[in-house]
Amino acid sequence: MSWGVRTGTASVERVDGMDFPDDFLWGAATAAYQIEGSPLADGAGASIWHRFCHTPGMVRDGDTGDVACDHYHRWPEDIALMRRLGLQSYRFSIAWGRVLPQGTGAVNEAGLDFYERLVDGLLEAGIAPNATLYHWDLPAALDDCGGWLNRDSADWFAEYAERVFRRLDGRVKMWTTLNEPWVVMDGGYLSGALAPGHRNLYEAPIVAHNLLRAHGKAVQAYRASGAHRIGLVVNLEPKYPASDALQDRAATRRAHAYMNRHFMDPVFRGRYDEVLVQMFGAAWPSFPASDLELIRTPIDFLGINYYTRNVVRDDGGRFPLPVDRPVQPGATYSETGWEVFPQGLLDTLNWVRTRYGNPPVYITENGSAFYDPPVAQGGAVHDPLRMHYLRQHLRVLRQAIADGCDLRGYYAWSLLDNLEWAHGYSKRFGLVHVDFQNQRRTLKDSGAHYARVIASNGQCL
Ligand SMILES: N=[N+]=NCCCCNC(=O)[C@@H]1[C@H]2[C@H](O)[C@@H](O)[C@H](O)[C@@H](CO)[C@@H]12
Repeated sequence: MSWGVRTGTASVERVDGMDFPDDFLWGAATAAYQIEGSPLADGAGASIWHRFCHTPGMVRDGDTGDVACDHYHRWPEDIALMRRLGLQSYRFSIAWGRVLPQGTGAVNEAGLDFYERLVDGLLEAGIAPNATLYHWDLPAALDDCGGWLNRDSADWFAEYAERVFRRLDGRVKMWTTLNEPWVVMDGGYLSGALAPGHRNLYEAPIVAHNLLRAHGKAVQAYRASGAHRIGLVVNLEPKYPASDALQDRAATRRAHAYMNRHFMDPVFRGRYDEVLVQMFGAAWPSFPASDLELIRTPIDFLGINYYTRNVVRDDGGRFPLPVDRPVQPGATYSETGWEVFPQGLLDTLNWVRTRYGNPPVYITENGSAFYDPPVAQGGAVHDPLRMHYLRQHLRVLRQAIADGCDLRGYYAWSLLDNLEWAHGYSKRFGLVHVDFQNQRRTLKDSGAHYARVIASNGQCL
């Protein structure tokens, strides 16, 4: 499906009378290294993000995940916040290094104990746990053995997954193998902006392929013992040509292949996009055909993380991504420089519906970083821009359901202000404000609004 040229913010027709299904799942999401703190506590092994943050110059202001939101200790307080929001589900990630400090071999039972306490606390609060096995924090010990560049990484991941399933499956009934393999590949191995900070055209597709193999092996491990559901979370970003000029449309097709079809095609269609293979050329790795059968092991749902769109202008064919993202007149941009474009979420959902056979979909992340004023007298945080972003994107979901998308739920990113990777603590995505000097949590206006949305099952957006 190719998208026509769109400028400005398209208005989305509200579908009157279209309700969310009664069983639509409303949640919020976080990730271990971004909120937990105590990365080495109780026998945990360091991750590549612990190493990256402690490497001078890698993260803004030298920020680290050493404390973060101190969720490792404050999780009961944070579950109380989730109850106050009325969350029906909570998406979190499990830190591999807490469970297997060296990445393979000896299990750190204290690490599993932490997640067991968290899961039991969620269940007690009537909140369905949704656990992500890998949200970017590879054990540093495995990175010393090549990390995702090593074909053995797929087996390492399956071993880790199996240990976690054994302890938590049944109480956790919704599993995700990987969070955003594209970002792991692009940020960690091409741009170098994210851990482990490589910049290598030949490494990137090898990493992407091993991540997909790891996903497939973990799904197969789950099928051997699991009784519930497992899926994959991808970030999808619709690409629109800056003009109808042939070179802009060609650049858009390359950008679409590189970010969107890169992981979706192998998982759902069992083969890579030819445009992608041509883009990498000599850097494209060889691998046995059986890998593609492993990668396409069927999953139960797809998680889509949606933030923004990308208007693409040809910039002379710099590989792989045309880096020219022309500013859109009249558009709103968040603190991360991402255009607010809710129409892109609708286009993405309909693209997945039509190209990949309408799989069950959850929006597993959607949110925005805008500057938040200090906590006002009386403890309010007024964040109108974030509230508007939330409203606009939730409205789109109604239309997507009306269009026939099998949309099952929505997780706001994020429950808490947290460590925004290389941005440090400078970008706030939370529905709940965190004062990192004293760990005080304050519900923002956007959080209070989201609670009303949940309570009305989306009637009042
Ligand atoms: N250019 N550009 N286009 C946008 C590409 C977005 C890629 N980053 C994400 O999706 C990350 C995802 C991550 O799971 C979470 O851990 C991050 O905190 C959020 C916020 O950054 C998002």
